[in-house]
Amino acid sequence: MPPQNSAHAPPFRVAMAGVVGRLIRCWCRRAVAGSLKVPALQLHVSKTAMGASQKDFENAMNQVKLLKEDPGNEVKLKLYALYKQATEGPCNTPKPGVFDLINKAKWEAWNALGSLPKETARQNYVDLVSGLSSSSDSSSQAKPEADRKQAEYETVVMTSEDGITKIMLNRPAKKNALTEQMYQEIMLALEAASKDDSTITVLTGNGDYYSSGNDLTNFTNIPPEGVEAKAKNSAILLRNFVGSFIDFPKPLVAVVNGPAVGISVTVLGLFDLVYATDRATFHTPFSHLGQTPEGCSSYTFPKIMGPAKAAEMLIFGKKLTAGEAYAQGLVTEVFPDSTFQKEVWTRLKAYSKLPQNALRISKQIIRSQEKEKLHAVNAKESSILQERWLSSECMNAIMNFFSQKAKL
Ligand SMILES: CCCC/C=C/CC(=O)SCCNC(=O)CCNC(=O)[C@H](O)C(C)(C)COP(=O)(O)OP(=O)(O)OC[C@H]1O[C@@H](n2cnc3c(N)ncnc32)[C@H](O)[C@@H]1OP(=O)(O)O
Repeated sequence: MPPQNSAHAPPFRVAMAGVVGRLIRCWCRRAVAGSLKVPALQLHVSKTAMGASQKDFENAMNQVKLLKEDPGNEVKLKLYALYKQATEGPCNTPKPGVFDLINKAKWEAWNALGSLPKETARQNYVDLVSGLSSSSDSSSQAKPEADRKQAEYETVVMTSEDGITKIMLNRPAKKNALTEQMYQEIMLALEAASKDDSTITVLTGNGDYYSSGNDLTNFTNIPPEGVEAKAKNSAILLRNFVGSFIDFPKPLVAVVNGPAVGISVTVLGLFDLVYATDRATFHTPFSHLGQTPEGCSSYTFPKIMGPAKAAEMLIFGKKLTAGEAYAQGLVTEVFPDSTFQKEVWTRLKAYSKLPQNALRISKQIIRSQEKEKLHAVNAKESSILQERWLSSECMNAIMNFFSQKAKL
């Protein structure tokens, strides 16, 4: 790599890379395959097979034109090089000048094949196209797989469209209160979303609430091993749940479609964007429940909104309006409820078209600055809560919630 002495060198390189990319895209449209669309692929190019006929080669050239997704510049250059090698043999033209970017890139790809025999180049071209076609097919078959996975979730709905995977909490009659099953399913859904080919992952709620937080019946369902075991298992669940937000590798967006309570508020500090309807409220009534902050909020909230405002929320349980949450930095943007869904999804669809790897890597750079710290905070908060759940303050608060309901 050339030395980067000039302060302008990196932007220049970025700009030049953009120019090269545009030129190669343009060239590929004209010279190779029309409009190519294939995601990042693992290519297995045979170096030994020699059996491709001229007919196979021509079929492969036609197949390239039918690919559904863009294979990327690197693959397009490889296709070009193999085509030239298969039809003309080793590179036999002078190297283009340094400013002739597109022809230089093509020449280098072709020249890199050295003395590869024409027959091998032809076979490798056929193999490469066949790999692209099967990957393209399998990516277009992703939907049935997603549907199969969906059948495994009972409390969330997971869908993928337009580069966005949406995980929707789906207990509207219970205000999307989070049962133990739901924590598990959200973690599974996040895991699946982290590996799928979407660019952005969204968490939202079905119905009038985003989520009313931890389902308080989680604490009433005591196993035969006793309350200590229950508290211990709940702390492990909590730690794992929050951990999956800390470690989530792609841009994560909360579409807060209504009021949010407890843990559904605290983990917002771990999202990359938080869009809220103006109907949303943000409430962490931990002290009222004899509990303490979780979701890394004891660390993220003072950082986001300053210690005074964080204390008002986390210690004294002040409920924020969407406007207040925006003013305090917890929410990225507030939208009128009447246009919320339309505006948010339009915005997200545009964002999902940005270069996927750049988004993911940028998120990871930001997160890496404090990942260890977040995990340490999560562990501490979970362990403190394990104790709190055994306290009479907490037990009384939960009994009050259910006895008030019973009186109604
Ligand atoms: C692994 C463990 C991690 C633990 C960490 C998390 C900490 C927290 O999340 S603390 C926050 C806990 N949440 C709450 O305290 C909220 C409790 N719920 C309410 O205060 C009200 O239900 C709410 C203000 C959200 C909505 O009030 P309403 O509009 O009046 O609706 P209803 O109360 O009639 O609710 C409808 C239906 O849903 C049930 N519901 C709602 N939220 C919860 C909940 N969090 N837990 C259990 N059940 C909940 C409510 O009881 C009603 O049920 P039915 O009466 O059977 O219809």
